[in-house]
Amino acid sequence: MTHKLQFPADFIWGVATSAYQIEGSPLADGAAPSNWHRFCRVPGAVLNGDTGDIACDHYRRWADDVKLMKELGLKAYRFSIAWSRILPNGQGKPNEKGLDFYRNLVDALVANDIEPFVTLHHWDLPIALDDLGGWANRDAAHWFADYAHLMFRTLEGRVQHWTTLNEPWVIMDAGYMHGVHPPGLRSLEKAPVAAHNLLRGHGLAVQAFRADGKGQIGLVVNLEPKYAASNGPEDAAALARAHAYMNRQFLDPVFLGAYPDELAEIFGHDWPRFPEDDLKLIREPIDFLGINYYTRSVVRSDPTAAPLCASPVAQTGAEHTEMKWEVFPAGLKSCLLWVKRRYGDIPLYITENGAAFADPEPKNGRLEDPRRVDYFRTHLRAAHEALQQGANLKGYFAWSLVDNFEWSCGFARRFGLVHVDYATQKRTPKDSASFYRQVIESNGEEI
Ligand SMILES: OC[C@@H]1[C@@H](O)[C@H](O)[C@@H](O)c2[nH]c(CCc3ccccc3)c[n+]21
Repeated sequence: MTHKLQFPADFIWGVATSAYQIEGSPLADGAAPSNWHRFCRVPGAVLNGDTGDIACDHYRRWADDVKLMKELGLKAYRFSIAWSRILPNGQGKPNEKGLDFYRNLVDALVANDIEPFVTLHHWDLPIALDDLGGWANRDAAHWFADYAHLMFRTLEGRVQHWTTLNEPWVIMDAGYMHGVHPPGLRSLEKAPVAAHNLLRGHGLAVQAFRADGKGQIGLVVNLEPKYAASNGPEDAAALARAHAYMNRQFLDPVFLGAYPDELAEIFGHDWPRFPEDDLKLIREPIDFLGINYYTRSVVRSDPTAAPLCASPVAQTGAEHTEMKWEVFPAGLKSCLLWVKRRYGDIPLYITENGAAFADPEPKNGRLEDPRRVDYFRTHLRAAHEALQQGANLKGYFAWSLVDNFEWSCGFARRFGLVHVDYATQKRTPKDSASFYRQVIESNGEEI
C-alpha cells in the first residue's frame, strides 16, 4: 500500500558513496597510499583480507557510473575526494592528475543535471600525515584546511554544496578508541585530542570557505538515538553518557560552543583542557548539517564497560540488517526533531540512510531486494513525518549507489541500490533502485 506523501518541491533526492569504498586505483596517476590502503594490509584488519585496491573500479568507470546515476533519475550525488590523490604527501604540491579526476567527474555530473555534494574527507588520510600522528597532531587541522582551500579553488563555481568531514565520531571512536580503523589506536589520551583537532580542522576549513569559497558548507555526523533499557537511575545515567559521547560530542561544540560535561566524566584525567579560542573557531557558523542515520541503540548501565560504562542491549524481537543493526525508522524522525529542538532551525540533509541485507544473486538482469525496499519506504515515511512536524529537511541521500567496500567488513556487506559483481564489475540495478527512481519521479508521492 503506497501513501501519498508530499515532499517540498525543491527537495533534493540523491545517493552517497565515498572515495576509498568505490574508486580503486589507489596509486594511479601520482596518488599516494592512504591510511586505509595500509590498514587493509594489517592481518585481520578487514574481513577476508579485502582491500580497496579495485573496489568498484570507479576511478576508471566513472563516466559509465554517471550515466547509471542519470538512468536512476538521481538529482544529486554525494561523494568524497581522496586527499591522497590531491596532495600525495598530504600537503605541499598538488597532483594535477588527481585534481583532473574530480574536475571531470563534477563536470559530467553537472552536464547530467546531477548536483554534486562533495565530502572533503571520508576517513582516507594520506599516510604521510598518518605518520606525523594523524588527527592526534594539532597541525592536522591546518593540513586539512589547506587541502580544503585548494579544493574550494579548484572546483569553485562547479560545486555548491560542500561538507568538511564525514562522521568525525567514527574517526575518533574506531581509529583512536577501539583501534578497528586506522591508525588502530586504543588511547583514552589521544582520542579526545583527535576529536578536537578534527573539529578545529572543520572550523578552519569553514573559515577558508568564507574567505573565498562559493555556495554552502556543512558537516556530516552519524546520529544514533539512545533509549534506556529501564527507567532506573543507573540506565538513565548510562543513556546520558552514551548520548553525549556519540550524538552531542561534535554537535554541541559546533552549535553551542562547549563540549558535553559527560565527556570529562567519561575520560576522567585524560580529558584535556582546550583553549577557549579553539571553541570559538569550532563554532564558525555552517550553512547546513548532514545526518547519517542507520539505527538506534538501547543502552544499560554496565560498570564493566569502561570508560563509557554503558552497553547496548540486543533487541532480539526486532528486525535487524546484516550489520546487526536494528531496523528502527522512528529513530530517524526523533533524530531530526531532536537536532531542531537542541540546535535550532539549521537546514538538514539526510546524507546517508540505507541497509545491508543478504541479497540474492542477479537473475536475468534483475535482483529482488524487498527488505531494502521496505527499509527505504519506512525510513522515508519517518523523514516525511519529521518534515510535517517542523524538521527543516532539505534532502535525502540513500546509502549507497553501488555495493562497495564496507570498511572492516570488506565486500561481505552490500548496501547498494545497484549490485556489483566484483569479478566482472557488472552493475545490476536492484528492485530498490526502481523503487527509489519512482520515489524521485513522484517527489515522494509513491512511497
Ligand atoms: O556502514 C555503512 C556506512 C559506511 O559505508 C559509510 O562509509 C559511513 O559513512 C557510515 N556511517 C555509518 C553509521 C556509523 C557507523 C560507522 C561505522 C560502523 C558503525 C556505525 C554507516 N556507514
